[in-house]
Amino acid sequence: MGIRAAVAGASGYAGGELLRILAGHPGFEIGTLTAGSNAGSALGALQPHLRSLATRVLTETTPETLAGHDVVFLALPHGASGPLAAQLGDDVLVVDCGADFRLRDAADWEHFYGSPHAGTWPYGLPELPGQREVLAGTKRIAVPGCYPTVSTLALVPAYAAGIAGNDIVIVAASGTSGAGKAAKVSLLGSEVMGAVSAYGVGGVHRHTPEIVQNLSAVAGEPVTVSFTPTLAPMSRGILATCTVKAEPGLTADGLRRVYEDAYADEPFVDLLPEGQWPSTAMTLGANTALLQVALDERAGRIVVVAAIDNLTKGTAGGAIQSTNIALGLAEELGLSTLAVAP
Ligand SMILES: NC(=O)C1=CN([C@@H]2O[C@H](COP(=O)(O)OP(=O)(O)OC[C@H]3O[C@@H](n4cnc5c(N)ncnc54)[C@H](OP(=O)(O)O)[C@@H]3O)[C@@H](O)[C@H]2O)C=CC1
Ligand SMILES: CC(=O)N[C@@H](CCC(=O)OP(=O)(O)O)C(=O)O
Repeated sequence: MGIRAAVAGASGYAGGELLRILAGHPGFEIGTLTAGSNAGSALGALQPHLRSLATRVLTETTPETLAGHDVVFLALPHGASGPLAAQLGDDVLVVDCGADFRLRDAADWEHFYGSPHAGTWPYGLPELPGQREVLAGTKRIAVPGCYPTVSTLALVPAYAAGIAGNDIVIVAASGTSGAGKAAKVSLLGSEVMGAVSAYGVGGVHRHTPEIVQNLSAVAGEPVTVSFTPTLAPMSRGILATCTVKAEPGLTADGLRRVYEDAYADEPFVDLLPEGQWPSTAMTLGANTALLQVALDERAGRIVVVAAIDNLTKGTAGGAIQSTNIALGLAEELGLSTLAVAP
């Protein structure tokens, strides 16, 4: 028998992607699936692409319905995981795709999320220095946000190698699935199609403190981040353009070597060959972050362009990668690096 996994929020985008991956993962047996207002519906009515699970019926999201599993994945709105996780046993691996347990600083949490801080769990980004050791055997995982995943992977090597100064600027375009399934006028097809629009401008997006937290830890001192998200007319994917002041004396060859060395052995981060630039289409449905680097010599800035699928490496794939590590399975088990194209 496999490792028994429940998915809370199975009717949503993150829950659907968790199930798509879990259904093809040799280690797992899929147990209870839950939802909110859609409890009682068949999964096939809400996630018609998940054919093999179409007749499964969604139950209510309670500690009782989620009991009796080895792993519980939470793909619920922010704020819902904290109270629920407190009622799940310490012997169960709880993997939260929401934000509740990502931040270490309670003041940052309260400022950006406007509610009391639930706590801090081991952060599910295995590529961070020392993080695989933190995740091995853990019973709690906070899955990173999608923008922090791509931005952190883009800039960690530069800080780890001491070639980056402060003054980080990140502008990232996301597909609309990043906003979840909730109906909002700004997400109507007629609003989104044919336009790219900025939102959360001016340092107010809640992923800013998470990116600062990750990069400051690697830099060994506080870094400043100006982060601007934009919405692009596509369903999935994030393309992040990340720039930062280069330390004096850095050369283009030296920059490339830093990134080649940093990611040579990472199964899910690829530095593309010179001259090839990442696009979201190149990694759709794959658990891979694609990177390219350049040195803008006139501006004295390092430029890193990075692409992920927000639902795969940016949520569900990343969650299962960290879960594999926590359970002592091979890190790559059940995770594909093959994208869907065109
Ligand atoms: N989309 C993305 O790219 C990413 C999402 N995440 C995180 O994953 C989580 C889920 O996001 P996403 O899938 O996009 O959101 P969706 O809106 O698509 O799905 C939300 C899910 O939560 C359920 N739900 C809503 N309210 C309640 C409630 N009060 N009690 C129980 N269940 C409830 C919904 O059920 P019902 O259908 O019945 O309403 C649905 O299954 C969020 O915390 C998000 O931040 C993280 C990284 C990226
Ligand atoms: C396009 C879009 O709206 N994206 C979402 C980010 C989704 C995500 O990864 O973040 P959380 O897990 O923190 O919700 C946003 O900007 O709020």
